[in-house]
Amino acid sequence: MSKAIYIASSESNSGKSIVTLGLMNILLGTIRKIAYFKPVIRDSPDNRKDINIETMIDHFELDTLYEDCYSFTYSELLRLRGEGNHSFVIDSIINKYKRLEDTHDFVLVDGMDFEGEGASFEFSSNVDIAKNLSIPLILVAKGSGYTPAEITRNVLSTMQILREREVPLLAVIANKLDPSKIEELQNLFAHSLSKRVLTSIIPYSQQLSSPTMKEIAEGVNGKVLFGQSYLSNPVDHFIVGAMQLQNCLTHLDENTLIVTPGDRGDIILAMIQANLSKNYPKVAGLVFSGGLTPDEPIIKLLEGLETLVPMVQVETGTFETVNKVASVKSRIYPENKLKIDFAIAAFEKNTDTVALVDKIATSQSKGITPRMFQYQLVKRARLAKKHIVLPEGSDPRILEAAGKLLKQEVVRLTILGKKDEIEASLLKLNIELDEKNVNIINPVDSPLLPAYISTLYELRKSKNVNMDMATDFMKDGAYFGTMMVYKGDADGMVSGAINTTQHTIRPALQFIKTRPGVSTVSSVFFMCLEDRVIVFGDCAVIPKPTSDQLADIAISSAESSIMFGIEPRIAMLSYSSGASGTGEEVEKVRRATELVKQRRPDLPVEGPIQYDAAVDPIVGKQKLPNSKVAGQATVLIFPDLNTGNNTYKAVQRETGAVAIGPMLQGLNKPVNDLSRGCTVDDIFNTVVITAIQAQQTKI
Ligand SMILES: CC(C)(COP(=O)(O)OP(=O)(O)OC[C@H]1O[C@@H](n2cnc3c(N)ncnc32)[C@H](O)[C@@H]1OP(=O)(O)O)[C@@H](O)C(=O)NCCC(=O)NCCS
Ligand SMILES: CC(=O)OP(=O)(O)O
Repeated sequence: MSKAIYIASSESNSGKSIVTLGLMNILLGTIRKIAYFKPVIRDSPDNRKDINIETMIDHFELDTLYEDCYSFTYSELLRLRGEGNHSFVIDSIINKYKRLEDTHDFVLVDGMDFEGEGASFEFSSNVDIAKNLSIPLILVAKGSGYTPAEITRNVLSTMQILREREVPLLAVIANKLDPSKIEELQNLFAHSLSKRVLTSIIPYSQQLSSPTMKEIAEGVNGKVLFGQSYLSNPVDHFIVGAMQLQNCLTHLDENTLIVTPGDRGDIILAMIQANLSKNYPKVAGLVFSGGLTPDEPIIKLLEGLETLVPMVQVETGTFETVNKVASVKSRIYPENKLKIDFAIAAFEKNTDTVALVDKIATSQSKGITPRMFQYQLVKRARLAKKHIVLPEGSDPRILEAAGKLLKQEVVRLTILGKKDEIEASLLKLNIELDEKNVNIINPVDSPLLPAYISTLYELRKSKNVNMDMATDFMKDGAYFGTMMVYKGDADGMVSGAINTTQHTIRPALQFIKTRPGVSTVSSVFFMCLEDRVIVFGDCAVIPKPTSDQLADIAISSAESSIMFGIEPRIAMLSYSSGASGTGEEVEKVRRATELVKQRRPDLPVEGPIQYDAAVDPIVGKQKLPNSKVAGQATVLIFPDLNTGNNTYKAVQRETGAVAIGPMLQGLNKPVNDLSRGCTVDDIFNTVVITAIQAQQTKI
């Protein structure tokens, strides 16, 4: 089951709160602990709390703190985006959301309201957030002001955007529809929308659309003089009380607000009487314009009355006040219990709640998004802080990454190199390393050196390594670091920012060796594409793999993908899809695919297959219509290192994808390489995955 649902509308004033309230109410009937999360809240000039959050916490007695229920105000969002801090925005939202997800059974996420930057910005922000949180969406479509055909067209174009961004849509709820058009819209939805998407239509309701006197008082910036306890009175209509009293009375409808200059004592008293009279409709309240208050005798009279309608005084003139009244939008807030109950009832009456809960219960989030992937990696690494050795202390990128890793308390570190040089670099780079969690060792004068030399000699003497050679080897950072891991003095090693792959991994191949049941060490990259994470193997180790080695690479890569939460569907890449091409290289891949099927019948695998057929559902269907992998491969196995290494670099450089790795797989203990072109973030990520691998290592 998906652990959350995202409720979004594609334009302003769609009445989304009816759906959030109604849905929370029905979900609480089946799920014990639910949190409410609104990633972006409205700005409030006087720092008042967001009424959506307050209403949800108050009405449903949720056990969440107000501060935990949102990430940013709308203006903060605009500022950060303007400064180019998009990733910070998304990371912060994921962080807050995840905290709620971890402590609750379910999270109801309420999308952004529309504040003025334009519907497309706000809707695309909603889609972006839903996508990055990896949760399905319910769309609330505005029904008022549109014909059924227009509503359907709007919904279809929104669905197209969601499809393109691969955000699953569970339901479309059209709200505030003119009741006479319901049947027509039902028919259009039935003909035009996929049967997989649930639809419901909530008719326009005056009760939900009318603002209360409290909202009017706030909207006109008024001071409440009388009738404080009747501020929840709904305002269905308003009139200007500038005419003669008898004319004013004839214009009264149920729940009318009268805007009148404060010195019109005749109108004020008449309206109070009308409110009490059986022969006139209920009056919602009065607004006194022009900064005028009723004369003293009238005030005295009012003060002596028990039942009064709310009376609000404003400084603005009648015309301006009326304009303000007209623009007040009805909202739901904690004290307005009647409206809350009415909203919940309207939702339940018009929605197939059983089908909706069932749909939510059976929906699965599709894949893992890059941001979520990286967030989860760091979180997992922190669970058991491992000790990682970084042999290339002379590289400033290594020191910067070390600073970041220690600051975020992800690992403990040993950095190899000359202590004084490293300290000078740290000073120059303005990096402070937390001394409790870092150790700087120079291999050449380390007290560990003699024991490490003897161990290397013992391990490699059968390979013609003598003591002199072992001494020379062990003064090299890659050998020393790898020996620390071998001896259990560190849990993993990351190197390769300066040294080549051969230099970095040869010591591990020589004496850390493969773990039981694995004969080939290979590697994967986690390719964080714009909207999903896929696995590329092998892009770093085996130049010309045999069929047997290719099968090993595929199986290890699938296991690595499982270890990191990606469901494996293996594509054995070639220049042929099925029998479309021939040649020795195609046959090698075909044999490798057969070996994977024999060795691991549980793993979905397809091969030979071309890259386009592996990842594009349409091409996949066309080229290999019966394949379970074609079009949705998550683990892509390259036929040789020329293809693998350059493909990962091409994707990384041309698309801006983050490539995490190469992560070596098949070793007894984790040792990982870096590309010499790596960034500080690449080093950070590789240390994080090394720490996670170390958590899985059985000693
Ligand atoms: C990985 C690589 C360095 C191994 O080189 P090599 O010359 O085979 O290494 P060696 O012959 O010194 O072998 C060292 C040991 O590792 C073992 N070994 C080598 N490759 C192995 C593998 N893929 N899996 C398991 N063991 C392996 C060897 O059997 C040997 O064991 P032994 O000495 O105990 O008998 C080499 O294959 C290579 O250069 N690959 C390409 C790296 C590269 O440039 N990548 C592109 C940039 S990322
Ligand atoms: C992984 C890799 O390709 O490393 P480099 O760029 O250092 O050769």
